[in-house]
Amino acid sequence: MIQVKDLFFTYPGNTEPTIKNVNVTIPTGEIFGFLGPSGAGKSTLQKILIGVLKGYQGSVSVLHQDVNKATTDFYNTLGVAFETPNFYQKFTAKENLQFFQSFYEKEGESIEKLMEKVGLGDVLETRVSDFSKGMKMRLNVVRAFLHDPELIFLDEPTSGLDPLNVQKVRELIVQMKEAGKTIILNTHNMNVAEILCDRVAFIVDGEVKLIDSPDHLKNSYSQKEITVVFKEKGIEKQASFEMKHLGTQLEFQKILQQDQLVRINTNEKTLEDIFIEVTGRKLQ
Ligand SMILES: Nc1ncnc2c1ncn2[C@@H]1O[C@H](COP(=O)(O)OP(=O)(O)OP(=O)(O)O)[C@@H](O)[C@H]1O
Repeated sequence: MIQVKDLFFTYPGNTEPTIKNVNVTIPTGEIFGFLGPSGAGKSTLQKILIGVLKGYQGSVSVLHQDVNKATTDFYNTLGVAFETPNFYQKFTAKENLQFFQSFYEKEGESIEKLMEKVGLGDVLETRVSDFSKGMKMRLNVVRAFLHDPELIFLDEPTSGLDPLNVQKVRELIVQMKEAGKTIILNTHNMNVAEILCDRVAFIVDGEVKLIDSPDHLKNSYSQKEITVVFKEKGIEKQASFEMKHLGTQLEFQKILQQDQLVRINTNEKTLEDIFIEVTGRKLQ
C-alpha cells in the first residue's frame, strides 16, 4: 500500500533536511501511527505521501503509484483530514460536505450516517460558523471518508476533543479498518495510538527511530514484575515480585492467604514511557 525508501526532504530555503532517511512499508488494512512531538515532521511526511510536497529525494510509492506521477484515480482512492479544518463558514455542515463530495466519482456511506457516527447527526443544517473547534474536527474526519477512500490520512484527528467524542472518532476509525481500509494517523495522543494502531513509528527531528506494534513494545519494555499493595497490622505496605516466580513465591502466597491485599499493579509501561525511553524526548 505504502512503500517509502531512503526519503529525504528539505524545504526550499532551508539548509537542513526536515525529513531524514525515512524507510517504511505499510500494508493494506493496517492502522499505522506516526507518533512524535510538535515539529517532528509528521505533517511534512503526510504531505509527501499524498503527493502535495514534491522535490524529495528517495522513492515514495502509495497505492501502487509513484506519488510524483499521481493520477486522478489516486485522489479518488485517498481521503485526507488535515490538522486544521478548512470549511466554508457560511454554509451548513451538510452543504459543505455535499460540495466536497461533488469532487469525487464515488460515494461512500451517506453524509447523514457518517455525521451520526461522530455525534453530529443533529447539526447537519447548522452553519459551520456556529460549530465549536471540536465539532469542526469531527466534521473534518467525516470529510475524509465521504468518497469511500481506500487509504485515509488523519492528522491529529482527536485533537481538542472531549473523551466521549474521542471515543466516537476512534469507533469510526475501527469500523473503517474492519471495512478493509488502510488508515494512517499522525498523533501525539499516545492513548489513541495505543488503542488504535497495529503499528507505530516514533518520529523525532525528521527521523524514524523505531517501528513496532504497541503490544510488542509494551511487552519488550515493561518489567516482568508486579507490585503488591497490602495491609499488615493496619499499615499499608508494598512489595514487588518477579512474574515468573509468582507461583512459588512464599511471601506473595502469604499475602494472598492472609486476605490483606489492597491492589496488584503489573508495572506495565505506557507507550508514552517507551517513547521517552527510546527517543529521550517528551511528546507534548
Ligand atoms: N513550509 C515550510 N517551510 C519551511 N519549514 C517548514 C515548513 N513547514 C514546516 N516546516 C518545518 O518543518 C518541521 C516539521 O514540521 P511539521 O509540521 O511537519 O511537524 P509536525 O510533526 O507535523 O508538527 P505538529 O504536530 O506541530 O503539526 C518544523 O521545524 C517546521 O517548522
